[in-house]
Amino acid sequence: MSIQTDDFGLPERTAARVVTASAATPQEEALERALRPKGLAEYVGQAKAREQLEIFIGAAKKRSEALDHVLLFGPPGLGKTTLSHIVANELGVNLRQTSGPVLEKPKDLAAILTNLEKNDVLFIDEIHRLSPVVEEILYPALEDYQIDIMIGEGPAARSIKLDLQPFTLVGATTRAGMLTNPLRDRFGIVARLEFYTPAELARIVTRSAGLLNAPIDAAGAMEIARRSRGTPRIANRLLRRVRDYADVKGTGHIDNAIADAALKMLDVDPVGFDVMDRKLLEAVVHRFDGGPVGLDNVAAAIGEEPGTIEDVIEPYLIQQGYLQRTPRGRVATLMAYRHLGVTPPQRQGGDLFAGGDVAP
Ligand SMILES: Nc1ncnc2c1ncn2[C@@H]1O[C@H](COP(=O)(O)OP(=O)(O)OP(=O)(O)O)[C@@H](O)[C@H]1O
Ligand SMILES: [Mg+2]
Repeated sequence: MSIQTDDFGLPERTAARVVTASAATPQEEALERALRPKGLAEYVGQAKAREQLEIFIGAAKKRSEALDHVLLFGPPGLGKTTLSHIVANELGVNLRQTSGPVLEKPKDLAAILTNLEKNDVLFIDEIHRLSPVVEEILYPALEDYQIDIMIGEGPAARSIKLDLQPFTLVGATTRAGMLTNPLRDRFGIVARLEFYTPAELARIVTRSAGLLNAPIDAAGAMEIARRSRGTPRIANRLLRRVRDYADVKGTGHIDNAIADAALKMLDVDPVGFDVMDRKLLEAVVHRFDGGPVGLDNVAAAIGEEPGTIEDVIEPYLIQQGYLQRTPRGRVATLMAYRHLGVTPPQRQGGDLFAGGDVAP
């Protein structure tokens, strides 16, 4: 947990951000596990990814073969880990779970690979963070279910080939752009997870509320959904906070008024932006005259890691049309000015809002 101070001198506890999409604590991870859907039928939204997987999983099962390797990518909290568990469940096989940074040495990965049973799923989270030497031994494993390992040392050292059971690698990453080409090419199924619509998130909130025994009506679920940045993890987190609020300030029943009051208290604004979102937009608008401004400059201005801005904060702002990513840097759109209640500057030679798809 880091405490950072921005240029305005305001302390900002980034890790405490209510709508940050990353899983914050081990307790939260345990809560998440309890709310995780177990089968494809329960997995809300992501129609494209779900349909692809349904077909390929069905085919693999019919032939008793390993499913093709699957790459899942998209911003944090959209359901990559959840989907990897579902894939193993639907296939009726074991899931081995690890992550890029944990696999330090080739032998770490070799130990896992040689222990896989026929058609098992190996889930590697943050696969863009695999070290090159580890990635190297993954290639033949993915292609031919074989690995090369070194036996002995010095002049007597020799490499031997080991056969593996057929298996499926499910790789997850928030940054598909950071995968090497040879690795990316080895995934037969590539699914990009998208932000969820409010209607989809409302279904997730209603289901979670049921599991948590929290009474909620449709309007209450929709209010939480609309303010969850398109992200199930945030929706579930806000639901828990709203439930606390309803228990203490109300009768426990979550309706629109209780949800709205609780979210206001949590500083989640009507479109779901929190302090960090607003800081980013304010910096682009006020300090850089709406942009274009380079990522590193905005990052320095708001005291945030460029990687966090790129992976966590800005994807939703871009998807919603508040920010544009241009070759010359980030540009605030008219929607951003309106949201902040700031009068937009006059168009200068059509340059500032040259994005085309920006609302007039
Ligand atoms: N499609 C979905 N339907 C219902 N609940 C979902 C769905 N996707 C995600 N969730 C819920 O959101 C939570 C977060 O999802 P998950 O951990 O799979 O995200 P992730 O993409 O792996 O995030 P990260 O990039 O941080 O690893 C899960 O605990 C689950 O309860
Ligand atoms: Mg995950």
